[in-house]
Amino acid sequence: MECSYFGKCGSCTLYTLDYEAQVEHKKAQMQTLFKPLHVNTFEYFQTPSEHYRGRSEFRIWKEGDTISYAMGSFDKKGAVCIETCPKVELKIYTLMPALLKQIETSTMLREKLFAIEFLASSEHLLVTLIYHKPLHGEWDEAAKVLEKAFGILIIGRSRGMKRLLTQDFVEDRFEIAGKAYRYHIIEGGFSQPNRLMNQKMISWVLSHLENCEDLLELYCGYGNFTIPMAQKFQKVLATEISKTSIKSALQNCELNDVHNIAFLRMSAEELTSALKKEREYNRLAGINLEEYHFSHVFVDPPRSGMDEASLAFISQFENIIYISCNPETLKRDLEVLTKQYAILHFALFDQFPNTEHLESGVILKRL
Ligand SMILES: C[S@@+](CC[C@H](N)C(=O)[O-])C[C@H]1O[C@@H](n2cnc3c(N)ncnc32)[C@H](O)[C@@H]1O
Repeated sequence: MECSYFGKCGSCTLYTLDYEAQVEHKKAQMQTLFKPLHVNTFEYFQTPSEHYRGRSEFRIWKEGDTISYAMGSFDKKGAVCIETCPKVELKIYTLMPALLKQIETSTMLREKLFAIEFLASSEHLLVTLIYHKPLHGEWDEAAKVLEKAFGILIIGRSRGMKRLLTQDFVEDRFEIAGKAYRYHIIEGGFSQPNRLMNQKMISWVLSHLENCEDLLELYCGYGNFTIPMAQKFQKVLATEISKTSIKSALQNCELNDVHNIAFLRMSAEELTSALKKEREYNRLAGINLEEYHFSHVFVDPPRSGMDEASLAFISQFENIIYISCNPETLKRDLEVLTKQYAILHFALFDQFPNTEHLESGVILKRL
């Protein structure tokens, strides 16, 4: 699909390469980066190169009575005004221009709106209207018009305060290896942006799980990997920093009738430090850790990768599965881990075609 904003908005830097050339380019980049760790071959998972993003945020640009989505830098000279973006899922792509037109007809929405977020799932499209000013009831009427016109879920957010017009979560449903999964993803928590690639990542992880006892997971989000993985383990202990994500994760266990996972809301750093102190080890948030025999650790940290103490802590277990959205911090962490672990499998998941970004999955076994 032609994108008339290419070269102006600053995104999609690989847009002029055809998809096969992009794949070769990304593989070559990874080969160079991981050569010092003696990794030369990667499994590569591809995805359609347009309409792949189910989660996106756009700033709003106002010019008199006209409003647009602003990309790039936001000063008056730099902003690139767009109507829609070929990266986003088709239902967001078609909604974007029509939504703007409708917003233009409401003085209240037009004047106070700062940004718009979209969150798509197999079942729903949730639109979050973000304002500069605290929200009271005054936007409800205008927002109801949008909800009715487009059949979308809609909420307002301003300075950490949410105002719900509908529900604040989307439900996502998919099947992996003939098994159906249902998730509630609450607005404000993390979710993988490319839903198709997310399913491929879960499926890849499941295909490498065998001889499993108990699982320790750090950075578990709303239970995206946790719930499918739980069927392969006796018990799972999963931790995550975000309160919103833990709330989703607990709902998702009920929805999927999964009962062998204990969730802890704490940072990886807090968990590691608590587990290192033997006295605290046995009474962490009421969970008796002596009952766990972790054969596997699963980590999916943010772009910054793992902190030193958590990395040292996970290095005592037999098997590590590391999912990463940042090759640079993955390399840094693997430099430490490969002193004691062999890399058995290394996969690349092309979550973001037309851009330089790449997701990785690495399976490690203790030497
Ligand atoms: C890349 S996401 C992965 C989430 C989940 N695995 C998924 O696929 O949806 C990273 C997660 O780590 C959480 N997080 C960020 N910093 C953290 C920390 N220091 N300790 C624990 N969790 C953290 C974020 O809230 C986010 O849910």
